[in-house]
Amino acid sequence: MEEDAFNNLLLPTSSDTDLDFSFNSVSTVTDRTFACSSARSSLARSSITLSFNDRLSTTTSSAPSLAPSSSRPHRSSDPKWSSIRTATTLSSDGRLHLHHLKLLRHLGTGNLGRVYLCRLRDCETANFALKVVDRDHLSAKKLSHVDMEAEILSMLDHPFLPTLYAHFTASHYTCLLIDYCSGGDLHSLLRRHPSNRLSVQAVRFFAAEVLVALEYLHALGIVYRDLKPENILLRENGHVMLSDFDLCFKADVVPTFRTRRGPVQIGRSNRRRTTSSCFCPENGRREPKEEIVAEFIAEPTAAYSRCCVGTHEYLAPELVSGSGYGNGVDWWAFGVLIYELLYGTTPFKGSNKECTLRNIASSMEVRFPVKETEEEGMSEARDLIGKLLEKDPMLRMGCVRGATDVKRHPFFDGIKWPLIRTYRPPSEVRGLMAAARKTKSKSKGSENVSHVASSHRRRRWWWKALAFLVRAKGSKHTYYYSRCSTSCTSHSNGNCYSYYAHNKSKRLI
Ligand SMILES: Nc1ncnc2c1ncn2[C@@H]1O[C@H](COP(=O)(O)OP(=O)(O)OP(=O)(O)O)[C@@H](O)[C@H]1O
Repeated sequence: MEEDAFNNLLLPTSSDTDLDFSFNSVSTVTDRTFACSSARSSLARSSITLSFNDRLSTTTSSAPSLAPSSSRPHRSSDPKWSSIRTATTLSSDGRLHLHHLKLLRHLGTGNLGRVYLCRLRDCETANFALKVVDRDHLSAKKLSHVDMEAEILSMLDHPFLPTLYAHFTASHYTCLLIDYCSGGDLHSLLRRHPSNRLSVQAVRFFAAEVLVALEYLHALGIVYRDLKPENILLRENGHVMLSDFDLCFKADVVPTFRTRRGPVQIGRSNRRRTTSSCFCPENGRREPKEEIVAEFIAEPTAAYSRCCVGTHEYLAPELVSGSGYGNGVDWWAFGVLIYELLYGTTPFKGSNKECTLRNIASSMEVRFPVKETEEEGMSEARDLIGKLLEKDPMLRMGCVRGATDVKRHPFFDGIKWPLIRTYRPPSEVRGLMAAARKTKSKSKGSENVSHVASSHRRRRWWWKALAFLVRAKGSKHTYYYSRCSTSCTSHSNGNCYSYYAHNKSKRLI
């Protein structure tokens, strides 16, 4: 039945189905076209996966076909949920299927599958992103990443993380229905800026949101492992949404409440609890200088893995050395992210990937470009980056007490954390997003002109693709291997192999 639904979706019965067939075969004849149409900049850096110890990265998922909104209290009032509920109520088996969706546009291709912009057929107002993975053409390792991503997505309920609206299988395709982000990714936004860097204010805005998202993931025991601008998508309102959870790993976390003495925070005077030793007797009034603050700490400090995954420029030294690592890799990557957003490049970037890894693993301290005039807030930013890019994870900010410590850093002074999702993105960010939208709609306009001419060609291409697929089904084995060899050279795995060879021969960079 799913197969029927899938085939119906692929048949070119209406104008919008011109795109639907692209669903097939991740890297067959269609690959080049889709690589071009990817929303991601061609300069985007790919992630590597190199397993030293797979134990922690092969959990399989048993996510339901429809993620229940009842278990997501923060998003349950989202109108998208009610349209999904309507579709499933009308469905004969109460589940969401592929035929409920109308695929509108290809958004991008990743290591595991393709992502499409789509809508529910019965409700054309809400946009979703559908990640489609062809299970038949993935290795067992990659399949475990797909399952990990589905499992992580099914756990999330946070404004800066995707909501999984449905998870279903259609034939040999696994489909994940999540929030659509129309603003592209932070890497592309950065590249659109003339100097490839953002203002301190914009960096503070993005860093604060990413920090809150990381805090939430860590509280669930999830170590993200692939933080980079490419994986920070922007929603229509300019707020962030982290994506790509296939490289995550899960660990135990024991939440604790700790108290700490600290200087009184500005703006919190009417809520403070004071210690008797810290009163100032001036003017007969007792002014507290210190307060006792209760803090919630939920950081997976016992997390441990030896699997080398991530993106070269963002790898932490303990990860590069292959000696085992934990939650600290995310705090390191957070430091690299802030550096890149402020300076337009990453701090340990070398002339090639191996040099980069060598710089990371060496004792070389982070260096900052010298500038004659500086924006306000740069010295605080540098201090924060220095503390996050501490090579020893035991001394690195965030590793022991998690986001609680990082949030208190002066770089984030003035941020009212509980109100963070109500903040408006800085005008600079809104400007860049508007410019991108303009460029997109212009190119769509020119696409429309050529649409009529190309539709005949596309239809012919569809039949060719279908014929290819039928042939491929007949000789699946050959197809699988030839596909592997192309994807290994043209995709990210080039990184993986060069690093692997190097690491194997020298053990350590
Ligand atoms: N929710 C979304 N909204 C809008 N675009 C998205 C969304 N999710 C993914 N994309 C686009 O689709 C592309 C592919 O995403 P996907 O998550 O499959 O792979 P990836 O980010 O390249 O990561 P990897 O290859 O490491 O799995 C991305 O580059 C992004 O441009």
